[in-house]
Amino acid sequence: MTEFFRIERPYFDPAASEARFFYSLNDLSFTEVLTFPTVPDLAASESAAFEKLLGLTALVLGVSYFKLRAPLSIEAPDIPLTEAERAFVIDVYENGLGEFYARNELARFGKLTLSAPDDAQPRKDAIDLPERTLLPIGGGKDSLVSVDLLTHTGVPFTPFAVNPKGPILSSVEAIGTDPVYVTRTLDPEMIRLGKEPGFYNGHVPSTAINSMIASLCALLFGYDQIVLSNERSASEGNVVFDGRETNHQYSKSLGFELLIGDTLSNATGGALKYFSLLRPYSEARIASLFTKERKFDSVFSSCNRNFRLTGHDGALWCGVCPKCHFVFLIFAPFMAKDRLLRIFGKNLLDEPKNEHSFRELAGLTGQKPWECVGEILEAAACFYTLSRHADWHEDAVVKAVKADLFAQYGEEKLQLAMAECLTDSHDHHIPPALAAKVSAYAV
Ligand SMILES: CC(=O)N[C@H]1[C@@H](OP(=O)(O)OP(=O)(O)OC[C@H]2O[C@@H](n3ccc(=O)[nH]c3=O)[C@H](O)[C@@H]2O)O[C@H](CO)[C@@H](O)[C@@H]1O[C@H](C)C(=O)N[C@@H](C)C(=O)N[C@@H](CCC(=O)O)C(=O)O
Ligand SMILES: Nc1ncnc2c1ncn2[C@@H]1O[C@H](COP(=O)(O)OP(=O)(O)OP(=O)(O)O)[C@@H](O)[C@H]1O
Repeated sequence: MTEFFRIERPYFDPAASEARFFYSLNDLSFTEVLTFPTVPDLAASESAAFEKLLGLTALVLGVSYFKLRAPLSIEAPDIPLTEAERAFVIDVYENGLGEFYARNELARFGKLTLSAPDDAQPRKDAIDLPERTLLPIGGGKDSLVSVDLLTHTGVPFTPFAVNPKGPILSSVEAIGTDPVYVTRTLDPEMIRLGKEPGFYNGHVPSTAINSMIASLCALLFGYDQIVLSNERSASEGNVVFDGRETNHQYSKSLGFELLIGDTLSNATGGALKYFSLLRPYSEARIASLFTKERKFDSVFSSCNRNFRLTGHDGALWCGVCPKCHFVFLIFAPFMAKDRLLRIFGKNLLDEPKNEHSFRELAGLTGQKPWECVGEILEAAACFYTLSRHADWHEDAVVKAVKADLFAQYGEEKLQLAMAECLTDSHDHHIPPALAAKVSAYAV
């Protein structure tokens, strides 16, 4: 039997504020449900643009079910697509799942087929969206730096999150503005099968998924821009597999931002904007910007262990994962030591058992971890700064890596790398007026 994955036409019930997405994988069927806040204007879901975004959302959310077998054939018989939308969907199923293919050793690049009717009537008329900003909040440093930048440049915004928990809830409470929260219920049978023999499991492009859900909210609740908090370091990949660079954070990359930004804009006749406010910045620069505002210190966390579907165990920072180590490392050059130790509850750079993990982050061994961590050279540059810093140079891990760090990179390269980290890039798609205000504040 030739295996296939079919994405059915999704269904939105405005009275229940609920969207349902239906999938078939060979003889298996799955349903995913999104529950939105009460929709103020039921007509908002009747536009052709909403129908278009709902169809595209069905395609993007499908990756979770597709990955159980990753067949070569994807069918969407009732979801018409333009050529550009087809390219967008293939990008999500190829590059968005790049880590999944690399770790399962599945050769799928360039081999997937997407069968869907042609959309002969691409949208030309802009729909009417008020000038309002939806700001996805991940509970970590990045989106909270965006909060600070928007606040100080006088741009009001509404926090947005999918399945908020732990640090997202506490951060939004500290922001003090009413949020838009969406509940996403994955089909439990998919999660069960993902642990069974005969099925694959692995990473999915969560930012693409959350962004499509945000786009539905933009139309339902009236927002003309979705502002992401994706840093420039997110564009660096992890390993080359099957002839392509694969990237754990692919749907946070600049390339994907452009693709999804165009897709959302075209679907709404140019009404809906999508860009990342933090694209000019390295992770180190974002860490330095975070130090400006203290009110999130005790409520935020960048540790992804908080965001498992089953909830979290209450500890904001696990202290053992690569993401905790990376965030500690990039904060250290910029934040007073006692403040950083209060946030993490301990000194991760003074625990010898963490040395191997820190070496991976700085490119001194192994490969870049499959995690949301910054560039290798950025981590190395932070270590260089710490090796010359009165507060940090005696700490166990800093002392242990210093000789290898200097031998591998050389002092000049490390100095240049730090200067580069602190230089803002012009390769971004922030509207010019906002970009000017933000760069005036973020000195
Ligand atoms: C929280 C987390 O990091 N989870 C990753 C982890 O999954 P785990 O099994 O430990 O727990 P759950 O997240 O609860 O997942 C249970 C199963 O459900 C599958 N699943 C989950 C969400 C979904 O949308 N679709 C699904 O099919 C999942 O595969 C499990 O079988 O390991 C998984 C395998 O590597 C990862 O896929 C989980 O990652 C989540 C989807 C997730 O939301 N991760 C973000 C925190 C994340 O990694 N963000 C990236 C950006 C990625 C991007 O391209 O946008 C980042 O911050 O770098
Ligand atoms: N559950 C969620 N709902 C909506 N948006 C989210 C969610 N989780 C993350 N995001 C958004 O996705 C993007 C990438 O998330 P990421 O985890 O990098 O950001 P963060 O949590 O703000 O910072 P950090 O990298 O320190 O964890 C950000 O714009 C973030 O706001």
